Amino acid sequence: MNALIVYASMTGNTEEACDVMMAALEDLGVTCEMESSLNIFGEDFLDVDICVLGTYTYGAELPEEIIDLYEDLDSLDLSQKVFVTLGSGDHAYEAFCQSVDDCYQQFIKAGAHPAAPPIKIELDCKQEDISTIEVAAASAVEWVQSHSA
Ligand SMILES: Cc1cc2nc3c(=O)[nH]c(=O)nc-3n(C[C@H](O)[C@H](O)[C@H](O)COP(=O)(O)O)c2cc1C
Repeated sequence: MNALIVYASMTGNTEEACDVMMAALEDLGVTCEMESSLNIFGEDFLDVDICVLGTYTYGAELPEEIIDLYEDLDSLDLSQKVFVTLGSGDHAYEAFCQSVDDCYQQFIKAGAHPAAPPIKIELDCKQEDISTIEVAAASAVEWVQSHSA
């Protein structure tokens, strides 16, 4: 079983959350690759069982680093895939972690199955965020196990 973990992170909080996700998946025996969104095309998700996309939020628009990837998903059929979206934000802003929600909806449109609701983290990862990520990782693995031939 394998996973691709893609992240866009300006100050490191989302990247840290993705590191936590990678560790959780690896503990469950999943082979993981983690990459900046700038090095990935949407098609790369076709090669894996579990798709993870982490993004920060700066305002209502998606971060520029994930727009191409986001648009790639428009033309993909990810109906055999399970996914998680996660990211860091700040409740001081109006649209808390909106980009995490936007990416979640984009995976849904591509037909992918959510392992968990969008994971929204207030700034840096706390213990409860780590637990949420671990639960999502376990749920993704269970989905793949129950859908493999
Ligand atoms: C200019 C600016 C705009 C921001 N806008 C939002 C926002 O609309 N919603 C939100 O939840 N957080 C917002 N934030 C907070 C960041 O998402 C937060 O600092 C987050 O931890 C950054 O993640 P990163 O460390 O992965 O880059 C904003 C931060 C800055 C500096």
